[in-house]
Amino acid sequence: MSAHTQTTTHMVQPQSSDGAAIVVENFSKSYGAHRVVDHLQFQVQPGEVFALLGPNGAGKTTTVETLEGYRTPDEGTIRVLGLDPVRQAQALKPRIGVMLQQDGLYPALTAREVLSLFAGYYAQPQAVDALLERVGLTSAARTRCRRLSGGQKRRLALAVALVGNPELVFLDEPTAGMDPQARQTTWEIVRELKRSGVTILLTTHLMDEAERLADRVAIIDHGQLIAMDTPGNLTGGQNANIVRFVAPEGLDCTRLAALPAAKSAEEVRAGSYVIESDNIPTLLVELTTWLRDQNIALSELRVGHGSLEDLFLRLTGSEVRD
Ligand SMILES: Nc1ncnc2c1ncn2[C@@H]1O[C@H](COP(=O)(O)OP(=O)(O)OP(=O)(O)O)[C@@H](O)[C@H]1O
Repeated sequence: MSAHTQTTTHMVQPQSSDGAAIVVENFSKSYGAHRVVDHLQFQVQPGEVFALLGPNGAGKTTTVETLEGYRTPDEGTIRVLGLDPVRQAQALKPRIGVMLQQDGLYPALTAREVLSLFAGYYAQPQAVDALLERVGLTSAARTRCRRLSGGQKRRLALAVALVGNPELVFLDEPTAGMDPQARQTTWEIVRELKRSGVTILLTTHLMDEAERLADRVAIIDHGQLIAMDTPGNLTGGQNANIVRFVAPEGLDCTRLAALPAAKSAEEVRAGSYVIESDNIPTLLVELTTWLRDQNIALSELRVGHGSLEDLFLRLTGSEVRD
C-alpha cells in the first residue's frame, strides 16, 4: 500500500486549536534548497503524550527545536502554550522543559553542579538531590559530566528538563543509549509526569517506546505528516488478524498471498514475514502445510495485530536514510 493511501486511512485531524498545548499549522522549513519540513500540521492537547516518529532526517529535531524557539519557521504558525516560541521566549522558557539530544555541555562540572545551575534559573525548582535520586544518579552526583556514561548523561539531561517543574516537556530521544533498567525508570517518570497533567512531546526511534507511552503518534517522513492517530488505531487495535513468521529470506510473497485464507503477504524485513487474514486458524494450517511441503524451516511464528514498527516500515519504506 502506498504512503499516500495510508495517509487518508490513518490521519486523525486535530481538534480545535482553542486551548491546545502545541499548535503547528502549515509549518515549513528549508536549509538552502532542501525543504526539511513541508507544511506540517498537528496539535497536542494539554496533558497528552504525543510522539513524533520518523526515519533519520525526517525533520523531527527541526520541528522540536522550532517549537522550543531555537529555530524560526520559514512559513506557518507555531504556538506553544499559546505563545510564539521566538517572540515570546521569555514568557515561555520558564514553563517548558527541554531534554536536548546532545549531552556534555559542561564537561568539567559534576552532575549535581549542572542540575543546581539549571535549578537556579527557575523560581520554584525541584529539590536537586531528590531529582538526582529519581533519575537514578545519586551515586554519580559527584562525577564530572565528561566521565558520565552515555546513559547517565541522558538521565542528567532528563533531570535538567524536569528541574523547573515544567507544564510541557520536550523529550528528544529520551532513552537513546540507556540500559533496560534506566529505560524503565524513564518510562515510569514519563507516566508520572502524565498523571500530574504535564504535556509531553517525545521523539523516538523506538516503536515500543511510542506504543507504551504515547496517547497519539505522528509519523513524519521527508518533512510531511503521513499518519497520526492513537497507537491502538494505527496498529488495528485488538484485532488479531496478522500472522508474523521468521523463515529464510526471499520466500515468494505472491504465493503466500495466494493461500486461500491470506489477504496479503509481505516480507517486512529480510526473513521476517507478515500475512494478513480474517481467518487465522485456517491460515495457520495453510501456511504450515505450504512450508512443510516445500521443506522450508520456520524459526518463529506469532499471531496478533500489526505492530507500530510494521506500519512504520510500510509507510516509510525500508531503505536506510542518511
Ligand atoms: N542547521 C542545518 N543546516 C542544514 N541542514 C540541516 C540543519 N539541521 C538539519 N539539517 C538537515 O535537515 C534534515 C532534517 O534533519 P532533522 O535533524 O530535523 O531530522 P530528524 O528527523 O530529527 O533526524 P534524526 O532521526 O536523524 O535525528 C536532515 O537532512 C539534516 O541533515
